[in-house]
Amino acid sequence: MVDTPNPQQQQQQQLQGQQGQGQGQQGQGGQGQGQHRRRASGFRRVRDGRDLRPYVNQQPAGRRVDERGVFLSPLRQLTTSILETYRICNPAFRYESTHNPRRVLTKPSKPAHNDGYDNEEYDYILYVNDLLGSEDGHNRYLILDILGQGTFGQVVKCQNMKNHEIVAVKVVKNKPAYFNQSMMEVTILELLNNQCDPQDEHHILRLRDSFIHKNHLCLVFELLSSNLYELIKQNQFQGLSTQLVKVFTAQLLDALSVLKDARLIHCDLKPENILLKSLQSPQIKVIDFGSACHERQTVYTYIQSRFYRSPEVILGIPYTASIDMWSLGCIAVELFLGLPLFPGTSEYNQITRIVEMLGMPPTYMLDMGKQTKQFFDSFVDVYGQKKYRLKSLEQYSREHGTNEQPGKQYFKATTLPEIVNQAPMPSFKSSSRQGHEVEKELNNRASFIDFCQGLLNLNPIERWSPQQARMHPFITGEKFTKPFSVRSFFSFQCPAGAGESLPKAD
Ligand SMILES: Nc1ncnc2c1ncn2[C@@H]1O[C@H](COP(=O)(O)OP(=O)(O)OP(=O)(O)O)[C@@H](O)[C@H]1O
Repeated sequence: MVDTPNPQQQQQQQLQGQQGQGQGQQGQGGQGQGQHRRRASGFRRVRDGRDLRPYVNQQPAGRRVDERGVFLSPLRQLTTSILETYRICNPAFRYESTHNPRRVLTKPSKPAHNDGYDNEEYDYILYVNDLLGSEDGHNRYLILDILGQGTFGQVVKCQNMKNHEIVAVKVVKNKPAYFNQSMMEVTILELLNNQCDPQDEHHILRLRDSFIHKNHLCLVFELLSSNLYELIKQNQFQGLSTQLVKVFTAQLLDALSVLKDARLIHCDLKPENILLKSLQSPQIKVIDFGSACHERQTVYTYIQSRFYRSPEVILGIPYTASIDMWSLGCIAVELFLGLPLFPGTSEYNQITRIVEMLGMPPTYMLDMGKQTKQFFDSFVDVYGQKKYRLKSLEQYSREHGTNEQPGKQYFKATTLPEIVNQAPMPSFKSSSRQGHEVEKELNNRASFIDFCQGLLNLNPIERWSPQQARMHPFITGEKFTKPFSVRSFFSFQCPAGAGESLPKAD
């Protein structure tokens, strides 16, 4: 019985036949039949004009020649020479970029406000190849692609028409609240860039320019690459090595030291707001200063993304720059595990997860907290002392008209040391030194646990400052021998009181 070739085989045989013919015409090529078959099934190299010269006057079926008499490659004709191809087909054809269909980047793209420039969400409707710039034409940026979307607006990849630099432009929503808050982002970034980190050494995003386009505030930033959440995701949520976690954390401590010296609080530190400078090295930058504030202007109480929200913010007590150190603790553990440490599904679930792992916050915090009563009950113990206990799921749901659920547990273990130590060990390269490598990794983990516990201290007064945390063996690379005890020391980062000149928030 003879097998009938399937359509794919038939196509391959046809290809081989054509290839054989082509090679036959070439004749002197000296390549055997085997080579023809191999080529037919794989990718072919695109030849340049010089390569084709020997075949002049041996016209392959259906091919045209250019003005030099060289047969044109169909690939070229349909890509880089597409305009020429159109002109061959239709001599009257004229190309004008203004006739290109405008590729829209904004969703939804239906005009609704601002003379049709904005959609219903007050976002500017962005099109590829349009220009962003101030009315005086001083700054002009060609829109290339969308990079991200956030609460404040859209971030687009653009080219500066003056110096050709590729940049990221945040086009802020056309709403007063977002406009004013983003003006604060400009002020804070200008202060950080110009006064605190003039040499761009401390992993803080650079603001290149700002202007208003059709009532939208536009912030021009240096272009960065993927964020750390995307990196964790690309790694299939398996977590990064202690070494890489250390490299990232050390840079974040550097950035937070600068902020602390300027008495500034980022207020939204999370993996999405930490971007790689490029995919070639583990250099990072902290972005999104849209929620940042000065320590003496902590007017907002609903701040920080939930997973990274500090206990003092949840409880509603005055906060300082140490809320960023809490977030950093959560981020460091997440980078190592690949999953968030406290993935709260609600504020109640968030504080429950924190208390279950780290215990109750100190009584003074609970006494002070404006929100304490929402989550905790107080009672007097047998010694006459006021004590607190977390409300049960049922009680909280009943009182708040919600349907609180226990929330998924991602780790079997319940304490931080157990969770870290139960994470899978990395595969070591050399089997002969395996024992040594395991011992080293266990020491790194012990050091990492001690480091994270210093950041995840429920008491913001005791929580390590960035300057203190930088002295930890996990960061300095010293061998970890005993729990780290904080030593205070001075460091110069930012001119004293630099942040004092910031305008007061409304
Ligand atoms: N400089 C940059 N280079 C490359 N991509 C960037 C840059 N800045 C921002 N992005 C992308 O745009 C997204 C949104 O930016 P950003 O966080 O500043 O906006 P936002 O509106 O303040 O967001 P959020 O909702 O977190 O407050 C980022 O997560 C990132 O993916």
